[in-house]
Amino acid sequence: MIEFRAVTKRFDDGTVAVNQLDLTVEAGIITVFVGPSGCGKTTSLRMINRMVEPTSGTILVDGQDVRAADPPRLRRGIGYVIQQAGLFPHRTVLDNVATVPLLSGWSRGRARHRAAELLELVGLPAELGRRYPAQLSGGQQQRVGVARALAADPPVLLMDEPFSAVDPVVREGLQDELLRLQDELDKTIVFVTHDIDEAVRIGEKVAVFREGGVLAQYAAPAELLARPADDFVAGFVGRDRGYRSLSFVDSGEVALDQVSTVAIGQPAGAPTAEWVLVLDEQRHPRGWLPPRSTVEGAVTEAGLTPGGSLYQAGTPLRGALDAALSSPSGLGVVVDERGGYAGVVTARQVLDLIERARPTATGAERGH
Ligand SMILES: Nc1ncnc2c1ncn2[C@@H]1O[C@H](COP(=O)(O)OP(=O)(O)OP(=O)(O)O)[C@@H](O)[C@H]1O
Repeated sequence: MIEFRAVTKRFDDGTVAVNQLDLTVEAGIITVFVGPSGCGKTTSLRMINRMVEPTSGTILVDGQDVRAADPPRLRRGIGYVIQQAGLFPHRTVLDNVATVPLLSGWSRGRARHRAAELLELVGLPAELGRRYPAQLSGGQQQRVGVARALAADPPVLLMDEPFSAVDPVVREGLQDELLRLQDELDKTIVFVTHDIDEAVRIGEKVAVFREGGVLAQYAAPAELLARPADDFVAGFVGRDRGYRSLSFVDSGEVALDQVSTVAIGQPAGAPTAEWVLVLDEQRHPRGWLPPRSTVEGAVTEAGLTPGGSLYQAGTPLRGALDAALSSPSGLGVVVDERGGYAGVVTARQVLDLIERARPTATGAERGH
């Protein structure tokens, strides 16, 4: 647990970067600091490992005032990952990762063995260990940065915009990877970003900062999207927040409807007034036959109307709504864990579910 108690940072030129910050970062989860540029996120993060000293106030890590700790020793117990990884260019990838264990007095052999394990943990092939950082892609460099920060197995990990220098697809992969790692490791992670989508995707708790280093709201992502504390937070979380908040609404039991289906290679039968869903041998959806389609002989993949996104039962409702909206028939196709056809759902059904899930007094009056 990391506690900020009335922490203020005023730089020598008078800039107040952080203003009376009171915040408790819970142990074992990812907490994100988010906000527009210059609102004091990085300064707050760097005060945790004493790269910046507060002007006033106290920071406690697991109940210990960080001022009582020797800074190099403190930093060895707190992993730190920065934008563009900050790797040492003249050391191999393996030696980059082994740096902190070596500094902590491990033998070279043991430190390298640990480094190799960590490369595997972050999903990098062992042979990359012999390369130099410049010989890796941006995404790979970030993974090395994460591996290096984890090397001494610190309970706390500080990550300052670690994924902002890579393209959106790689970034999403790295976010997934971090969530997977965190599932295994249960570290206390403080993650700084200016990207609200990244914040609500990876944070279990999100602290929104505003200009002048003031904490505007501190809440779980679903709460932030559903109930922004003020206009600043509402503006910052953005216009699609209602839709995006569906990412956090579990579908529970969606009542599925069924449609007519036909398997590839089978005759389509007589034309009907309904959309017909075409499945392959494993019952994976392949596309649609529009109403009144006439197919000579067996159905093939060639003439099908492409389907929309697929919704896996039990995952958040955003996917169900998207499946319905993107489907040419207006029927969102629901699949099971193996991707096999399970049923269909309409946007109307999804919206009804959302309404029912809404925890309001009105809901109670309606007898839900
Ligand atoms: N060494 C310094 N001296 C003077 N002012 C500083 C110093 N470091 C940061 N600041 C100022 O403190 C404020 C907060 O900076 P900080 O880097 O913490 O913001 P941030 O929210 O992390 O921004 P960004 O998203 O742009 O990195 C800014 O106005 C910045 O210019």
